[in-house]
Amino acid sequence: MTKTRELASQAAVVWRLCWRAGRSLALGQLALAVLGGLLPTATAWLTKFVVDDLVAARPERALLDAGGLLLTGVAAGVLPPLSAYLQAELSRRMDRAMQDELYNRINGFQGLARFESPGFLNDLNMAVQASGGAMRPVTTGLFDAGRTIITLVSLLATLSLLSPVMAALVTAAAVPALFASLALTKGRVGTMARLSPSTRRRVFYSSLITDVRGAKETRLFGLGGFLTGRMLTELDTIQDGERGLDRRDARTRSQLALLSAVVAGAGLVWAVYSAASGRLSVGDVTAFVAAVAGAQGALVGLVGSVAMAHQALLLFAYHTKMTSLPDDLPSDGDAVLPPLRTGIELRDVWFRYDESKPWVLRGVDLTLAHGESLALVGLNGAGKSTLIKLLCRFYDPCRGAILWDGVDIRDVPPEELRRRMGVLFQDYMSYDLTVAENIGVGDLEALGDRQKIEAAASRADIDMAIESLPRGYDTMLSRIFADEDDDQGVSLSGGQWQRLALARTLLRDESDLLILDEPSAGLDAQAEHEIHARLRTHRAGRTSLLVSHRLGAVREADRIVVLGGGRIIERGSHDELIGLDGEYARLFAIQADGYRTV
Ligand SMILES: Nc1ncnc2c1ncn2[C@@H]1O[C@H](COP(=O)(O)OP(=O)(O)OP(=O)(O)O)[C@@H](O)[C@H]1O
Repeated sequence: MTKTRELASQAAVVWRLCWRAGRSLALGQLALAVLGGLLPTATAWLTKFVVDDLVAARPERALLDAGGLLLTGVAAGVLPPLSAYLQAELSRRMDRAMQDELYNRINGFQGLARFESPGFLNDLNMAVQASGGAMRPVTTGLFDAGRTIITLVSLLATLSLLSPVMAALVTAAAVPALFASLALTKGRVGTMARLSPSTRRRVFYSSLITDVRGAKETRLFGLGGFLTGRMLTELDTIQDGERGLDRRDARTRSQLALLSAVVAGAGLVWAVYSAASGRLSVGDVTAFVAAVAGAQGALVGLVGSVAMAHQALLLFAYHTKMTSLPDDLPSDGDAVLPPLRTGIELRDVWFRYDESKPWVLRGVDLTLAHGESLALVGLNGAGKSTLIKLLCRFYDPCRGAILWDGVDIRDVPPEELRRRMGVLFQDYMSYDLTVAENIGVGDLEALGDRQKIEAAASRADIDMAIESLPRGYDTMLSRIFADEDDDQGVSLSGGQWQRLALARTLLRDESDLLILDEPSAGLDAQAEHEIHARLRTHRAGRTSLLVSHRLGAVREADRIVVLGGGRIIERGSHDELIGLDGEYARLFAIQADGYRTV
């Protein structure tokens, strides 16, 4: 009962969405459904009248009835395509409304943890499949069901005039069909959910094979066959599940068809017997046969509609689940974060990605004073990028706090906090967009401000390279989406992409905190030197955090912090740390030696 109530409330939500998406289309569909629903009964009665008038030698009336039959025939031909068009249009609008709702909610998830959870991703995959088209059985399907009910009621009324027993039998035979169909659809959605991980993996392998980003390694290591094999294994798993469902489906449906045939056959024998004994006219027999066939067909259609609506609602439950998820990183503090005045403090910060995983940060205490340039160094996996992600509030510390001028950043809406930062990630994005857009997405308000974009490009020392591109800032940086006619799309070198990402970060020139995670990893020695000189100028007087394995680049920082084993193991200026002769001095000596021996 609770399940039924849940489904009913889901249906109400779908309907509200549908009504908002296109109320005139919905009303049009309703009108067509009523008209279409009356047609089979009108046809059955007119056929009976024609036959009876002919038998009773009333040719004029028979002709008139035949004219009526002609009209119902025309309507029967015209209504379905018109209705199909309205259905398709309504589905498109529903689809847009649902995608709008779903993707808005996803964009509202401010953290990263959900996107790293397989359970969440499986549910999301199901929610994406609950498209507007998939909801058709609930929206326009309801009209179809309404039309079928009108047909059914009128045919059953006709039938019960001729044989009440037969009307009851035909109706009763539909009950097992209804339950069997509901069980089948529940199984279908359950199987879809069970196969969701395989579906996602299949898409993943397929994209590795077809996407240009995977093409180099796939060819170099000869991975084509291997990846195709894995993709086909996932496909086999999916198809095994589908095959099982289809077999169950076929078995159940043939048993139900057999039941219908037995009922119809028995009815025919009774009608012929009754006509032979004079209790039914020839026209009655014709109407009876049409009514039995029509009622059975309508019942099958109705059961099918109910089952499909059931399936759509079970799928819609995933859409609802996603769109009604609470915020992942709630904050109930002030909506406005004032500009940084004193500094940022990490107070006894502990963090691990999951309770089952080891601690990455173990009680980090660190203050980044306003206007200070701080460098963070440490071996691979020391937790440097993790610390940056915590500063951006992609995750919250498991223990301890991060304070912005004394305000816990958990009390600040994440978007507010991020508005005050310029961050270059180690794994920055390369967008298949124009040069200007690649920089402009760093601050959407400046997307159309060419002057600001050019200034950012100049700060990242990529301006000259951009000017030599075929269309300058309007050059499409994509070989896959470039306009086929002009073929002006280009791709950049690794270092150029990195500078472009840096320009994107520096576009927010008024940001309070600049975070650069390996900003020069892909640059040549000369470019690295120049970029760091520019960044030093840009960072002067600003609060900045620089992560780099190139210790020559961090030596100018006001303070250097060495992270090891999840803790801060050394801190001080370059000279102080060299004097300390600890981990930093050891790493610096290794790098310096490397340069000397070359
Ligand atoms: N999303 C994640 N989920 C689970 N573990 C993670 C995740 N990201 C990083 N880790 C783990 O956290 C630890 C610290 O990673 P992090 O990327 O912060 O190191 P890092 O100091 O930036 O290293 P590198 O110098 O190689 O960039 C590593 O052991 C890594 O495996």
